[in-house]
Amino acid sequence: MPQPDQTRLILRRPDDWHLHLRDGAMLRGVLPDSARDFGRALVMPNLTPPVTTGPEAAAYRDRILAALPPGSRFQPLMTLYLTEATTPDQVAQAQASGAAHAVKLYPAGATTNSHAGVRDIETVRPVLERMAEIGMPLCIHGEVTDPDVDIFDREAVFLDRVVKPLHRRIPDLRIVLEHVTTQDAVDFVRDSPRHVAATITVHHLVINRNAMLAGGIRPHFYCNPVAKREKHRLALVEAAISGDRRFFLGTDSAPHTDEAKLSPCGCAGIYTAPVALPVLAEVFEAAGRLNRLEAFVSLNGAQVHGVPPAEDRITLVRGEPWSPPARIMTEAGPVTVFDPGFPLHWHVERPS
Ligand SMILES: NC(=O)N[C@@H](CC(=O)O)C(=O)O
Ligand SMILES: [Zn+2]
Ligand SMILES: [Zn+2]
Repeated sequence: MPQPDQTRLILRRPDDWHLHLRDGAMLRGVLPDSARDFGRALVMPNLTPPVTTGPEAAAYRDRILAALPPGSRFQPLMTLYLTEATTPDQVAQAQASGAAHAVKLYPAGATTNSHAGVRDIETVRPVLERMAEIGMPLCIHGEVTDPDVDIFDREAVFLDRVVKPLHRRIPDLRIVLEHVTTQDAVDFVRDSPRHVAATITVHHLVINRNAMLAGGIRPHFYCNPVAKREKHRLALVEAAISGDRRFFLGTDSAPHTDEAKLSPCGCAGIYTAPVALPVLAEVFEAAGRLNRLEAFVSLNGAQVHGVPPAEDRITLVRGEPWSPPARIMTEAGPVTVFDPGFPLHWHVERPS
């Protein structure tokens, strides 16, 4: 157990296993916030148009590397956006050439830029079978798009309708349920004998749906999947601090300009990159589990994704409360930073 007065925490450099970096002006604006603290990130492919092939993923990786601050050793790991036209050879070649690490399944219409995603999982079955053979992970945005299903039930229904049958049919497929938000998803991962894991975001460990809807509508807390009831948030915290190796950090840091967020039909996504690690330190400290933070942010994800943990380390320091910026300015416009609603005592020590 950590000492109650612990003020320094040395961790292997964390990885972010679910990150939106966008492209162009937005990429240039947000990339430094992730590259500062994280060693690697699994970069989401939901650009317009989406990143669907190995050559496109390699070109996107080159644009990210070109936008990095000088001297940064941040390593983007790329994903392919699965469409109903994706072929087994395409994903196998993308893996063999090192262009893509994983494939991302978006049910068509489930979230930002997902219209090119999958309508019927049967159509992509040959691709998924090949991925099982070659050990390529499938990262899943797990929500049904059926308009008859209540938005707060869409993750749990997706598990029953899609993920459980898929896991039964292709048990060797390595599945990562992205940004889980429910007790149901936590239970499913815990009860799965193998090859099923889940990322958890920073914001879903902190907010429940009241943050978004009680006392006024707060678009900066709106994301997909939407935050659920408090009992679900508690289940996520329990999973994150449990030390169970199947749960790990994917921030889903998802920048949109304030203009795009603050609209009659605002975009889903919360920008957490600049505060991710300090907020997590607060969450783990409040639970008396600072000793499990490294597993959640630096070890479990690397193991699930089959890469070695980072060699270098970062230091988190506990000190006087500090206030993160309310927003960052990018060439694409201002982007509001996630406000956890409590003071931050922890910060990442920077080389002086
Ligand atoms: N999480 C979100 O609310 N938004 C993400 C898409 C996603 O991860 O579903 C985005 O790209 O903006
Ligand atoms: Zn998603
Ligand atoms: Zn995402």
